[in-house]
Amino acid sequence: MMDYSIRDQVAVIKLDNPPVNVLGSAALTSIYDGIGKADRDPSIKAVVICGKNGIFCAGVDIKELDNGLHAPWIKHIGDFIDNMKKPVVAAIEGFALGGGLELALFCHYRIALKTVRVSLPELQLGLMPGAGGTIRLPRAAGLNNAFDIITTGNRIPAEKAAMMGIIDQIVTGDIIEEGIKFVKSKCNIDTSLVCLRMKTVKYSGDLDDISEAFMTKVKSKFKGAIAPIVSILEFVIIILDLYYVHLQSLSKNSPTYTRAKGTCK
Ligand SMILES: CC/C=C\CC(=O)SCCNC(=O)CCNC(=O)[C@H](O)C(C)(C)COP(=O)(O)OP(=O)(O)OC[C@H]1O[C@@H](n2cnc3c(N)ncnc32)[C@H](O)[C@@H]1OP(=O)(O)O
Repeated sequence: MMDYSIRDQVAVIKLDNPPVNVLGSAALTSIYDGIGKADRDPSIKAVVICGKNGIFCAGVDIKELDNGLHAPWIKHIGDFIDNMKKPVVAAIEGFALGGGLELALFCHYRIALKTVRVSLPELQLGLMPGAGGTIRLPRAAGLNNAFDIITTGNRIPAEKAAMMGIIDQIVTGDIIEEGIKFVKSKCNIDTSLVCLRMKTVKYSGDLDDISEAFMTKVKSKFKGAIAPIVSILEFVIIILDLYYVHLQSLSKNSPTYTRAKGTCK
């Protein structure tokens, strides 16, 4: 499910679940174990996560979702990387979709080939990007871009993703070599400063206006299937509302506050 190798004091964790490196229980366990191993090894200074078969990752294994994925759930990998002092880079080729993009967003950095496409197609599948996509994407790309990506499921080309802040660097050549080179240059950086979860969300305008505008757009797009989409979006909005950061400071009469409180009963 995963190749673990060491190159020049860098651990290279290569997903190997052909044909498209989906994240089932076994793959998630091997990534979790690989990251733990790299973290514990004092000779390792940094980590590259990449994929075999010309693709980073097509997301969570949809077939396993029906039966329930077993621990460690993908989110545990994010929690672990958030606390790592060694820098971790996602070296992306092909696609990073759904849980694959969320895995990349767990990393401190993301580099990609120009041909890469990234997306969060969960909403189109009746799921929500519950493996950190709602938390980390707005922190990387800003609120408006994140809403667009989450609600449309569009595949974003690497250069556009770089302009949004999702990708840190577009590279050419061998993605693993580039990953190693990139992450070695980050070994002296305090990883807490680049951990997406620690960042605040950038947005301009009024949060309630933004939320209402997106809700209106989604309601009109998903004609006839409003209820599930709205309930997912309500939850997304609560998270994007910077629930932990801003809820206390919102006016008690604001629609955002009322919606957030109502859903948290
Ligand atoms: C809390 C929730 C957190 C996360 C949720 C998710 O991650 S949901 C999954 C989101 N990902 C997707 O929707 C991606 C779906 N896949 C694709 O769009 C294409 O497969 C892809 C990656 C662009 C590759 O296309 P290509 O044409 O090269 O291959 P093909 O579509 O024929 O796929 C090859 C086989 O892989 C199977 N497969 C693809 N993605 C998944 C997946 N996410 N889970 C399970 N299986 C997947 C596909 O069914 C093919 O299988 P086969 O038996 O050969 O027909």
